[in-house]
Amino acid sequence: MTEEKKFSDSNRPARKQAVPERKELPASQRRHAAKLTGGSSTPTTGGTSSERSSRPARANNNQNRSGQARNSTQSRPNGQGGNRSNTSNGGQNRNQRPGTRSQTAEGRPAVREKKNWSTQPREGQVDYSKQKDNSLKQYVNENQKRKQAAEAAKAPKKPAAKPAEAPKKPATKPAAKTATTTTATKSAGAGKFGGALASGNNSARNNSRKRNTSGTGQQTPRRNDKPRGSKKSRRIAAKRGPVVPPTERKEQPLPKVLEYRIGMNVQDLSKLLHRDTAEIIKKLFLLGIVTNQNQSLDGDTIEILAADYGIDAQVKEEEDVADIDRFFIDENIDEGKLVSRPPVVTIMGHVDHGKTTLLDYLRNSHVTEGEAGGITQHIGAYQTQLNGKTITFLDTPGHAAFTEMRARGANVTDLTILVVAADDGVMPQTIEAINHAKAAHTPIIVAVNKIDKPGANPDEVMNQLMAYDLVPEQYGGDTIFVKISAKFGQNVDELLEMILLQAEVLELKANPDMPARGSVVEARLDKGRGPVATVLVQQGTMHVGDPIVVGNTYGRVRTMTNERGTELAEALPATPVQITGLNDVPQAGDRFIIMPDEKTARAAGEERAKRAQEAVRNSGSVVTLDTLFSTMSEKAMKTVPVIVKADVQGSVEALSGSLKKIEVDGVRVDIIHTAVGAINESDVTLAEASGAIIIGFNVRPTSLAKSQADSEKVDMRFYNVIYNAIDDVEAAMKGQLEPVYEEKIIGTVVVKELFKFSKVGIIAGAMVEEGKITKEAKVRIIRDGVVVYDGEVASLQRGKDSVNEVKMGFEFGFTVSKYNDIQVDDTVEAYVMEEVKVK
Ligand SMILES: Nc1nc2c(ncn2[C@@H]2O[C@H](COP(=O)(O)OP(=O)(O)OP(=O)(O)O)[C@@H](O)[C@H]2O)c(=O)[nH]1
Repeated sequence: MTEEKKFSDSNRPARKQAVPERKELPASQRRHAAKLTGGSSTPTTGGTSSERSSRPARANNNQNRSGQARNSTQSRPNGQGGNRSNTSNGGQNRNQRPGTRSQTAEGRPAVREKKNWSTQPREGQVDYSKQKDNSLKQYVNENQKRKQAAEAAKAPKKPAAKPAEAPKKPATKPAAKTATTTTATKSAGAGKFGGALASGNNSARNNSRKRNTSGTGQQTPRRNDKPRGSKKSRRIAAKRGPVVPPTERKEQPLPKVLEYRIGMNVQDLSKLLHRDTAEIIKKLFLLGIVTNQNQSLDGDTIEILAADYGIDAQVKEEEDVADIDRFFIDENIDEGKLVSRPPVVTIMGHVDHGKTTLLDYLRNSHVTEGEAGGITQHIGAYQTQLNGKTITFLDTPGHAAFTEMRARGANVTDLTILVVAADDGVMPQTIEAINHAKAAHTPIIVAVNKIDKPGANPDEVMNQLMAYDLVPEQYGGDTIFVKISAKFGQNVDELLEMILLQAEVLELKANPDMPARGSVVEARLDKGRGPVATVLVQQGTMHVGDPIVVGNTYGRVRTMTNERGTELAEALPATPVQITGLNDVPQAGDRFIIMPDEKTARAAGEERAKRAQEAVRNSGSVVTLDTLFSTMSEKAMKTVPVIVKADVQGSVEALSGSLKKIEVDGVRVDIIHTAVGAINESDVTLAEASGAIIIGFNVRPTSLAKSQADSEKVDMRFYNVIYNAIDDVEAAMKGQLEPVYEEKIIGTVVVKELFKFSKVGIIAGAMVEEGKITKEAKVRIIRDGVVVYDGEVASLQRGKDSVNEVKMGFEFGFTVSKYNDIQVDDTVEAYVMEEVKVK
């Protein structure tokens, strides 16, 4: 106690001195601490922080651990944390981390001791401890100032890199060196917090990265540096090569005007607007239009979108490649390049009035020099010469069945020669020819033929024709009449002269300096040469090799010949030529045009074929869901759809014309498609879609078409005599008529008594007075001579048995469907409806 009292006095040793003793560590910990500090295991007991920092063991430690000095406070004037720049340069050897361990060894909390460790500023650093305001803020300001000073020192060196007189290299190198030094200093820990703050090097990740790039620049293999992923994925990655970062899409400005086509989709618009499809879809969604990137948009939607983007929208006018008719408008022809061309003449007239005789005479007597003696071919047109001038004749057939083709021929002609036999006069087809010529606004020259014949009366012909506004010049009119004998060539030259004279009056001109265009005169399928067409060039010049669109087909002009088989390289306006190289057989009267390239020709031809097919399908004659209702509702009119295929165009026209004339009790033939050539799959498909019969004249189906027709049950008929075809179709039409039913009374029954049943109602007990009654029969209930009900038998029974038939003289019971008011003494007429054959 005494001792205690002693110590409690002022003599008592200071508490401070007593602390180390209280905190003295066990021996094992002391040894460990000594190991950490690398010095003596003697416990440090007190002493100032400056003394401790100058301790040899600690000094050595700091030197060896260059940069591990989290605890080294040398560069920490304020004693707030370690010099992280050092940390950044060294590894993290746990065993050598002095922080807590050394503190433990000293028995003092580390933070308190560290405060006093590094108060000594480094070389070149400001000793903030001696400054009035040693706050962090001040440090930052100071540091910034120093940075600025360093940059300012660097700045003047830059111009030195390009002195006019100094060599470039030496001037540049020092500058570069300075820059490197600055960077190195920074990363090495310049500044109060070293480079650690600047480089963000206060994370374990960055530390490890730094370690890997130690002085040598070599990567030190470490546990975590193992290649990632499976072997396979690494192999794939190696093959794929370095990952190329996706190129950023450059934001392009919106167009000033959005030129669009109706039916464009979001994808198309995104290209025009330089915007993502997702953005456009979102925009449309916000505008209340739900769409996807492939859905076609209408004009309004596109305009709304454009308005939302703040730009104008305009429908793009695109030329219709399939529309070849626009090339036939006279406005498209350069008038400055027009030159005279030969007249195109059509010879028309009644049967046997001498058209062919006249044409034959012209063909054989007026041929071009050099071609005389050549074998003439029928190509539907030819040219003849008179006094060096050329006349083109269209050799169109004159039979009534060819009316349509003749009408088309008249449209391409400049002049019509109306042949009228002087011994026969004006006949029906003479009048028809006049009407066609007038409809085509074609001048008529009348050739009164067969004047050599004994009974010929040309004046009578002239008189007759005046009734049709064909008034001879000698009677004050303006129609040229030439009296000829085609058989003997009498006045034929005079006729030709008149033609040339009339052509001069008409001032027929064309531009040969443009791609050719014209019309088909005749076409057929040649076994060896494929589709062959005689075309008349109306404008421009046609060359061999030209890409061509004809009607609904296309091709390239492979060969070009005239009526004498002479191969031509080019054909000028008003020249008829036979061409090959088409993909399909066109129709007489189809227009053709030469295209700039085969691709365009193909596109136009295919599009035209597609549209033609669609037109056929959409036409009222084809039975579709749309037309079915109207056809059914219009029961009075029925049609028999027919497809006509023949070997030559002439047969097609003849057969079609004859079939159209058939009419059986309101049923008529509807020709939905005609073409030259074998029956193909397309014909069968069309027949199946429209329920048509296919009539092949001198043609057969292809093997594929035949098997398709068999499986689709399409009716195909083949003929080589036109009349047989017509008879068969007529018979088929009679079979197609709505069957006619006639009422036939099969028996008479008288009701004798009634039996009432709650479940079945009234059952009439009756007797068959005449004939019979059957379960399928219809019944007419007659009361006092008046029909009170007409219906069907519901049940028929004898006794309790249900029967199908009850004959005369038998009693039976029966009920009438939907009728419960039958009465005793009612007479019941039993009858059936029987089909009657059309005669
Ligand atoms: N005497 C005489 N007979 C002629 C003359 N022209 C034609 N014929 C005869 O008349 C008949 C019919 O002549 P075509 O030339 O075949 O008559 P078409 O108008 O061509 O007849 P289709 O081709 O059937 O329309 C033939 O026998 C010819 O020989 C003529 O000027 N004088």
